[in-house]
Amino acid sequence: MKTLHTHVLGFPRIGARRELKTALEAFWRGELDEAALEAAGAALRARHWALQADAGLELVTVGDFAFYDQVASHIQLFGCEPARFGFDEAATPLTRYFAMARGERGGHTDCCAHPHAGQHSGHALDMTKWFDTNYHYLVPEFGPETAFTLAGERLLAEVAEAQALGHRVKATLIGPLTFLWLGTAREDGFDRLSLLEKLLPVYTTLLMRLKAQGVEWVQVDEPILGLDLPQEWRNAFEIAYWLLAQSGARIMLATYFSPLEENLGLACRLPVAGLHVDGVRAAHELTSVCDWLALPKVLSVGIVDGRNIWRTDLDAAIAVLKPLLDKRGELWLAPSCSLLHVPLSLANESALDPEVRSWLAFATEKLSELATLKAALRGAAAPQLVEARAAIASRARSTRVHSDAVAARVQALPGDADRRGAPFAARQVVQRARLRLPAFPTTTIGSFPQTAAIRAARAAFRRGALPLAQYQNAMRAEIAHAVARQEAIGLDVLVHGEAERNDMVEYFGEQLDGFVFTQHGWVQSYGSRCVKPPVLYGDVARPRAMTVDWAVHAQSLSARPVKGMLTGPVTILQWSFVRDDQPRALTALQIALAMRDEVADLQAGAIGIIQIDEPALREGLPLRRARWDDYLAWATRAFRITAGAARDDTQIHTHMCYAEFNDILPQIAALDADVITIETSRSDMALLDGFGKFRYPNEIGPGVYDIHSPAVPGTDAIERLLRKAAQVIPAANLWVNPDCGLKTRGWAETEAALVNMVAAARRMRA
Ligand SMILES: Nc1nc2c(c(=O)[nH]1)N[C@@H](CNc1ccc(C(=O)N[C@@H](CCC(=O)N[C@@H](CCC(=O)N[C@@H](CCC(=O)O)C(=O)O)C(=O)O)C(=O)O)cc1)CN2
Ligand code: MET
Ligand SMILES: [Zn+2]
Repeated sequence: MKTLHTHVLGFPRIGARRELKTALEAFWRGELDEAALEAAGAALRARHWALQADAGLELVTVGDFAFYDQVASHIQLFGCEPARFGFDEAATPLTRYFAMARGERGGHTDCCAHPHAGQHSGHALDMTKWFDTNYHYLVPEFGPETAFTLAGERLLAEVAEAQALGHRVKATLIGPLTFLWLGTAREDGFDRLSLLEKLLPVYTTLLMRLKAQGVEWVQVDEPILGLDLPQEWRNAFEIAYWLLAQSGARIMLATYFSPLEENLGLACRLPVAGLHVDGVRAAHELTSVCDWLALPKVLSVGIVDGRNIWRTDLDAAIAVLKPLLDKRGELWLAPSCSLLHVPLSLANESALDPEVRSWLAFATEKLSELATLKAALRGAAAPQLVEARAAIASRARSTRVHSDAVAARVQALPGDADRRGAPFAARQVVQRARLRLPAFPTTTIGSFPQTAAIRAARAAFRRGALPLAQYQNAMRAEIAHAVARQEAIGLDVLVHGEAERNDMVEYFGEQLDGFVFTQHGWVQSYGSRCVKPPVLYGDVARPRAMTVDWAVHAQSLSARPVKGMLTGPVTILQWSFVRDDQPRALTALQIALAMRDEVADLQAGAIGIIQIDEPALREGLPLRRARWDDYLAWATRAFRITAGAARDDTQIHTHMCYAEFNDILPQIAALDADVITIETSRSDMALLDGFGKFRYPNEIGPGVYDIHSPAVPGTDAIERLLRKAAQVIPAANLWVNPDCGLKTRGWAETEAALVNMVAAARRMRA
């Protein structure tokens, strides 16, 4: 008799109507007490476990819920809150949790997810990308003094909660090595791995407690097994898991996002009861894993894509799974990774194009796919299989996916489409003659505060309560307001402020052919902040200009140059759900061509400076270094094709707000943007050193203040950073700007900060 089980590695927690966001923000405003927030969390967990049980999952997953972030929850679970917070006895766990997440003053409401290090001892934990996703986790801080204790009872309480609801439980934990890997050393030279010895006993105690509480399996996530690991870290796995095995708990070791490659043998050898592998991104490894993973260890196959929203081709999945099942006699079926990265359900997507909708599966629909696969593999009748087959066939033969015009354009693309006319040095001369900017020109990154009034107007427009013309007038008034305030502040290069954009990526997705967008397809980005990634299903084309009217309106209001503002092809690709039926490189190229036309139209509209944001260029880097070159080649080419429509006297800016540029400086230089603005204030300009050493040839605007904090930077502090920057970058190439856009800030602090920024630039000129 063959054994088949279905499970999930994790489930979305924000709620169908973003109930968690609503509750959290009300709590932070002081309108909800702890008990009410806890009740909101419990209600969401109960609902999400019920969905799992209803889909026939024998074990529900407990431990994937978090009020802000699962890594932060582990910091509390293991009692390693950084001492710098100086928490006193009276602080409740929840108060301490949100202090770590948002800073003691609670200002972490950023757009680009970075902290305000060095400002005060209670500043929030650093936030950074979770592997190659758009989810951000809070970075644990480790030092020689770090101690671990089993401090949090929350996980054990949630287990009891699920059991009381009648569920059998699989608990989930981040593994000890991944937890240490994700952290940062408080001081240079400290080796996080040296903490393993202190950490393991706490894991063992926890595993024993979970077992005693009747938890049948514990899923322990070690996604770092898909990275290029230093040898010491690889070695540590054997010792660590040998020790954890002494707990007697049944461990399902979970890997995802990346092939195991040289760690495949190691992962299969570890003394655990089961191994989960990513059957989507590491499909080619399934046969080896099946051979290497000795029975009676359980193999869990992540056969349903947890990172994308397409229906699974169930026939293809069955063809993969059947031989594995025949060989092993037992198989667990799961999504490839936690479903945190996809929206909750299609159920409320009434406005979605019905044909495209039939091609999709969000988290809840993925649960049904698992059930159908299980039934089909057991040889039971699976009527859903028929419907699924029809949807897959409809997508495969749809004429809407392919456009001859787009294909022809890609085909006919000249080899030099990714080249500007003249080299940078020559462009710089004509741009300076045209723009006549002072030294240390001041500018901002694009967005100004997205006020409650702006969002309310857009919500009313969407509801049908505000006619299009009135909505557009309201946005034009917001733009006029932003332009007037920038002139008053004395900025040199203005922006229109992006009032009309719900999100920098969704906004373009809504206007391009080849995309559909959801009404409720929210995915958590960090804390209570969510994005609604557009769905890119077909060939991309631009039916009409998207930003020109707004930009021209803004430019008509000022004699100073107004920057046109676009999102680059790599970021649109990276922050959308994209088609899986052609290489990402080709999809990026199609987006690049559409955005290229927008560059041309802005230029024709007399916009002299155009910024093409690429904050996700770094995030898109493959997790394995061996794949970097290929990615960087097509990604940077896509950017250059977009920018390539610009004349020599049109100044192209780009913006990136995530750190660790040093690995890819040659490729950043190869973008050949005339000006790049980057986030540097948090690192006290240290990030700029790489650009200096590399002799970065073009102009640079290193961010001079952190936009994630409402704190207003002083003129002296800004001037100090500028002087520091001028030591590594030729002063003639320096711009003055904040770290990132200002959409999550309020006007009062924005205005005060920019006034000081302009003052600092004037001092530099003098
Ligand atoms: N896609 C993307 N990824 C990114 C970033 C980014 O800017 N975009 N920045 C980095 C950090 N990530 C971030 C992700 C989200 C937000 C953010 O602020 N999200 C907003 C939603 C933005 C949005 O889509 N707004 C819509 C919908 C707003 C909304 O919720 N409206 C209410 C009604 C509001 C009202 O009546 O006042 C509703 O529909 O219920 C709009 O403005 O139109 C939020 O969660 O609150 C910020 C940073 C990295 N990744
Ligand atoms: N132009 C965008 C803005 O200012 C760039 C944001 S990068 C995440 O908001
Ligand atoms: Zn940014």
